[in-house]
Amino acid sequence: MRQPGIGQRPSSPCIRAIVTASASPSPTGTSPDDRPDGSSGDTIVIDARNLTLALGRPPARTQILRGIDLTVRQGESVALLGPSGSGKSSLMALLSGMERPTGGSVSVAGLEFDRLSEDQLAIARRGRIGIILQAFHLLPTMTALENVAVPMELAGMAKPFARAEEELTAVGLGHRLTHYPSQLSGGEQQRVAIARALAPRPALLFADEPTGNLDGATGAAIMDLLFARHAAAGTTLFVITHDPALAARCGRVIALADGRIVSDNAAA
Ligand SMILES: Nc1ncnc2c1ncn2[C@@H]1O[C@H](COP(=O)(O)OP(=O)(O)OP(=O)(O)O)[C@@H](O)[C@H]1O
Repeated sequence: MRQPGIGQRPSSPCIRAIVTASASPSPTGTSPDDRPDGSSGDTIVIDARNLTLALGRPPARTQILRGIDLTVRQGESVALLGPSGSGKSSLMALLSGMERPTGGSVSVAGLEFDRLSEDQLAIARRGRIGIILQAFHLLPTMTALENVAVPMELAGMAKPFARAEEELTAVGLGHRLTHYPSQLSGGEQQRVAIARALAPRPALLFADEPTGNLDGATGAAIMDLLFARHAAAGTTLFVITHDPALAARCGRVIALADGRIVSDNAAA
């Protein structure tokens, strides 16, 4: 996994993660909660055209993504597979708006990223796009409850603390609400980050190996939660994983190699 923003432009993952966890109406103008059956319809939520990414300065400049064309419809669950270094995290960073492509265009959740400034993009992403990274980016001076609630409060969302408590309870941390990150295990911190991403009920959720640091049972419970949200609220899931069992739960599997899509079962 590579941290989004590295080598490309100044980045504050902590702030980005917080901003991402904030809330606003979904791109379709309806709350995800309003979708009765989570059905996908024909709305395209990810539309990437000829995306390229090169990082670093010559002579160490590396071509990481080499022309990615991808459309994902609302309500799909997509697993992104590929060998280490194939560009999975980089692609997710572009699709989630955490990093800018070198070439091509990307439109996600109705937002044409290249038409927006970074600040506009950060605001516009609120509530539309949730991101779960392997690194948690929790604020150390805030409790678990505050880490989940404060972004929603800043976004003017109703009842942020009640909602945060509900989400933390759903990930099995109802008894750790007042703990600070330093008082939580790695797996518990990851679950706080997952609760923070889920709490605003985003229409689209990106997750980079979301269960990588969790034990088998906890990881399975978290995946059940993500897929339950996918089924109930029509949340589009885009998951990077090395886990074949997790990939098998997704309706669509895309494989990346050397910066290119080499297979996509939706294209068959
Ligand atoms: N700042 C940078 N400058 C140059 N190359 C970089 C930079 N960051 C990442 N890379 C390279 O980009 C390639 C793709 O990295 P990325 O993290 O997207 O791969 P990945 O498929 O997610 O890998 P993994 O499964 O190991 O997490 C790697 O070869 C990596 O070395």
